[in-house]
Amino acid sequence: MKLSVLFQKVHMEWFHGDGQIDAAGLCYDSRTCKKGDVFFAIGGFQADGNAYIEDAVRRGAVAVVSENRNALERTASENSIPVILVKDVRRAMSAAAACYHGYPSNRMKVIGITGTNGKSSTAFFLKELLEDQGRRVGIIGTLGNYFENWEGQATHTTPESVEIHGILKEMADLGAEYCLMEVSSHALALYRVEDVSFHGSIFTNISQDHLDFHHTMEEYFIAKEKLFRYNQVYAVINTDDPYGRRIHEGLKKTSTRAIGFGMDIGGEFLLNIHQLTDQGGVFSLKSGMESIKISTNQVGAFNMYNLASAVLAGKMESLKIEGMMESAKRLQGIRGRMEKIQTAEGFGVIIDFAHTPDGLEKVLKTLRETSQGRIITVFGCGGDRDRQKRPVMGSIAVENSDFVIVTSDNPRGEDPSAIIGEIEEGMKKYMHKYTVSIDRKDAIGKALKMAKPEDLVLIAGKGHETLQIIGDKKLPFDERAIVKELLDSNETHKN
Ligand SMILES: CC(=O)N[C@H]1[C@@H](OP(=O)(O)OP(=O)(O)OC[C@H]2O[C@@H](n3ccc(=O)[nH]c3=O)[C@H](O)[C@@H]2O)O[C@H](CO)[C@@H](O)[C@@H]1O[C@H](C)C(=O)N[C@@H](C)C(=O)N[C@H](CCC(=O)O)C(=O)O
Ligand SMILES: Nc1ncnc2c1ncn2[C@@H]1O[C@H](COP(=O)(O)OP(=O)(O)OP(=O)(O)O)[C@@H](O)[C@H]1O
Ligand SMILES: N[C@H](CCC[C@H](N)C(=O)O)C(=O)O
Ligand SMILES: [Mg+2]
Repeated sequence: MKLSVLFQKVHMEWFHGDGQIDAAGLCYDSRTCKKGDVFFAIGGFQADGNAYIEDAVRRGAVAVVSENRNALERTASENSIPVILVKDVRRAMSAAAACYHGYPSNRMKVIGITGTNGKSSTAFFLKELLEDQGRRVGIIGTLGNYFENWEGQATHTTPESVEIHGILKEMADLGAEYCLMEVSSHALALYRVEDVSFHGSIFTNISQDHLDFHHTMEEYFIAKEKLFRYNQVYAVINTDDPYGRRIHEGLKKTSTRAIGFGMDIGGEFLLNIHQLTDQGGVFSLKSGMESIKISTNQVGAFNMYNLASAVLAGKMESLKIEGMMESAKRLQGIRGRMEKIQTAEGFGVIIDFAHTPDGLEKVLKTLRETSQGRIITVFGCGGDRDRQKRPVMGSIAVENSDFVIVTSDNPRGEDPSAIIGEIEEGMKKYMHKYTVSIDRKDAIGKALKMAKPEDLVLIAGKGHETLQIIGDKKLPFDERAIVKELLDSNETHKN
């Protein structure tokens, strides 16, 4: 595609070179640049992409886009290739990516799902509801990018714009009618989805997370709210959440149809949760004379919210209510979300991705309300992520469990024992109720050893993940395999 076409919708501050040159692709990391690519030099948080222009050109980049005039002047004089000066390189990259791939989001219905917790769960529930009624659905999210038998590699919950439009094109070419896209606050703040045209969106909730990136809850909210400012047909919103109410209110001034739901009146649908057990739950959604009653095999009040929003989005997509009622009873659920392993010894093991204070609290309360035995929790917090949530999660864990084993999650570049120290800050009043075991496998082993019939061992934080990131190493770590290995080795209940 010619540069003049690729950048037709981008406001260029300065363009130097031949606009007729063909771009064979787009790249923003010099290390992956190929012959014929346009290189976008991003001034990042860790490094400055402008320092890698030479590397990109050496690998075959035919044009460079940047916010840095000096870097571009140097490039133009040394390499005589086209250079493009823009105000915001991420925005320019997003616009070029959509153009390069032929605006694939216009070829299907993209439904964006945002919120601190419940995005993946809601996406998978909605996928099942749609697919059971014959719709062809792709997913972009934390667990990967999928469409039927096609699977794309995922590094982020919401990929960079260049990848997003590539994935959407792939899905559209294969016949996808829908893409359910988890939209993280990072993606919204960093313009990853700026040129996606959304058909609808879902808001799950906002609670404390990512304060390393957004600094304040208000900044975090403003990033999330951006999804609802895009032009779209409808937005399903949990109006029990105060941030959800603000989004709902804001939509009144737009043409987007707001579908609020919650136990508090204020939205369009009144949610009632009638039953919650360890096998599932029953809830209803009422609006005027209309009433939808759903029984599901999914566990926990929080999952009733996730499923309620999926059902309301399904309704907006004209799915048959009876069909959704049937689907809800036998949802496959998602890997690593309240995933239960019942042991021969009579206790249960729950693997769950709770990695925020709210997620952990909701899961622990659900387990408490639906079980009789003790709850033994194994958890840690990820490194190079929000530090403020660590003591909060520590106190939630210890207050809602009978015993806690604090361990490592993905320490990444941080010292694991320092992370644990910060978690313990919130546990001081309960020294008798917890211990520390830095090695996660050892911690799981200790918990399994302690468990008696009827007890539950909650292993929280890593859910579906199959790797543990320690330093710059990614080591195999599949919790279900580890639990099985420990139980099979009989190490846990020898005496
Ligand atoms: C905070 C954040 O989102 N950072 C993203 C950002 O990184 P950055 O700006 O710091 O990049 P940098 O390392 O400073 O480098 C600047 C530029 O130089 C380039 N470079 C660098 C080295 C080199 O040799 N050559 C080169 O060209 C880099 O590719 C980059 O474009 O831009 C990068 C390129 O697009 C992203 O990979 C990176 O994601 C990092 C790895 C990350 O961990 N992000 C997480 C926090 C994230 O986005 N999470 C959300 C989910 C959160 C949730 O809801 O739970 C997600 O959507 O996944
Ligand atoms: N509606 C909810 N409210 C609070 N906690 C929830 C909710 N839904 C799920 N959780 C908890 O959060 C965990 C993660 O759920 P899920 O993967 O659906 O969230 P997510 O928003 O996709 O997370 P991520 O930001 O990591 O992609 C679950 O394992 C559960 O512990
Ligand atoms: N999407 C979340 C996932 C956290 C998962 C947890 N296991 C961790 O590594 O902190 C994040 O990137 O913050
Ligand atoms: Mg997710």
